Amino acid sequence: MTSATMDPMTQTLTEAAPAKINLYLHVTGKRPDGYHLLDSLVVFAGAGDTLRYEPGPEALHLVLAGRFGAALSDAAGPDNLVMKAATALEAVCGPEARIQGGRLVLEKDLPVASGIGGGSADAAAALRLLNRAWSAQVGHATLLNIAEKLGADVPVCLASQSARMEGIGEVLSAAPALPDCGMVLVNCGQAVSTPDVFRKRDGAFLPRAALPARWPDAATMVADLAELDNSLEAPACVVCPPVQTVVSAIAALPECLLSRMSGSGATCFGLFPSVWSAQAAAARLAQSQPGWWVWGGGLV
Ligand SMILES: C[C@](O)(CO)[C@H](O)COP(=O)(O)OP(=O)(O)OC[C@H]1O[C@@H](n2ccc(N)nc2=O)[C@H](O)[C@@H]1O
Ligand SMILES: Nc1ncnc2c1ncn2[C@@H]1O[C@H](COP(=O)(O)OP(=O)(O)OP(=O)(O)O)[C@@H](O)[C@H]1O
Repeated sequence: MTSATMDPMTQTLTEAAPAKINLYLHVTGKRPDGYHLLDSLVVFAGAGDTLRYEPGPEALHLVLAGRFGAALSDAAGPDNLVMKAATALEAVCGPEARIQGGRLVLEKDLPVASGIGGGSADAAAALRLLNRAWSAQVGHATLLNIAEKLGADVPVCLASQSARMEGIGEVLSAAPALPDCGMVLVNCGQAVSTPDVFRKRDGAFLPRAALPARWPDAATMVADLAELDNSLEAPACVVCPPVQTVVSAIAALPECLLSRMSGSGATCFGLFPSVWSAQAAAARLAQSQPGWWVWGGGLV
């Protein structure tokens, strides 16, 4: 390969934007500004969107593609989290950065407004991608600072590695070492608004969970997770009743170890003893529920 094709200013660059899954999510309190304090174990699945950058002379713009691109077709403008991330990054770049225009192509393969942080993952992917493409060399702390302002889920999506998430999403620490396991993701097709679900939540706050440093196997992890909860699952069922049907359908699949909703919904996940058993279960469910979005595979 010649040095010209290696130049990030001319090269097409691609970044994965993996789905974020909350294995448990405890709302532990509420801040005076209305934001909720959380304790959550976040992992990333093999499912995700893909962001591609094709540098060019035209002003930077976004093109939407993929299965769910049409669901966002009104949102390819400056309000899209990808473009917000690009604008915020440009604002902090030093004079040595080589800011360039061109096309960002978002392959939107995750359902929109679905509790698996698609928009947050896209924003984080845009920060990583353009920081590289523009040779901006903005440090991790500055990227994190931008991420926090873009949304509560964007900081954890920046590294896209499993993490414990606290505060309103900005306090990140190491997750327990995870065992090999498989995951199924299922969405019934109804978009769910995160603020609506937080607003519907009532009842007691849940405590911060006690987690081990590692889980030796999937059965041990599931035994611990079964003692924990997603505080937003009950309010999400009010906003979107099919969530309960989806959780039950996943739980009924062969070898399913645990079934629960992710984030503010409506996507639900199942944990399985292996990637293979998750893929087999997903294929079975996709056949019986052709209207649902179903994915099976492993964690990142
Ligand atoms: C539910 C989670 O997905 C769990 O990972 C996140 O906390 C939500 O992250 P997000 O979608 O990036 O959320 P944001 O876009 O920052 O906030 C959307 C809205 O959700 C509510 N919100 C969000 C995060 C939080 N810790 N407390 C809240 O009350 C607020 O009403 C806020 O206006
Ligand atoms: N690139 C994007 N992808 C998805 N949604 C976006 C994007 N940019 C802006 N949005 C808007 O953000 C809102 C939330 O979308 P997203 O898919 O991130 O929700 P979510 O999966 O519920 O996220 P979370 O789990 O972080 O609450 C949508 O209503 C959508 O219109």
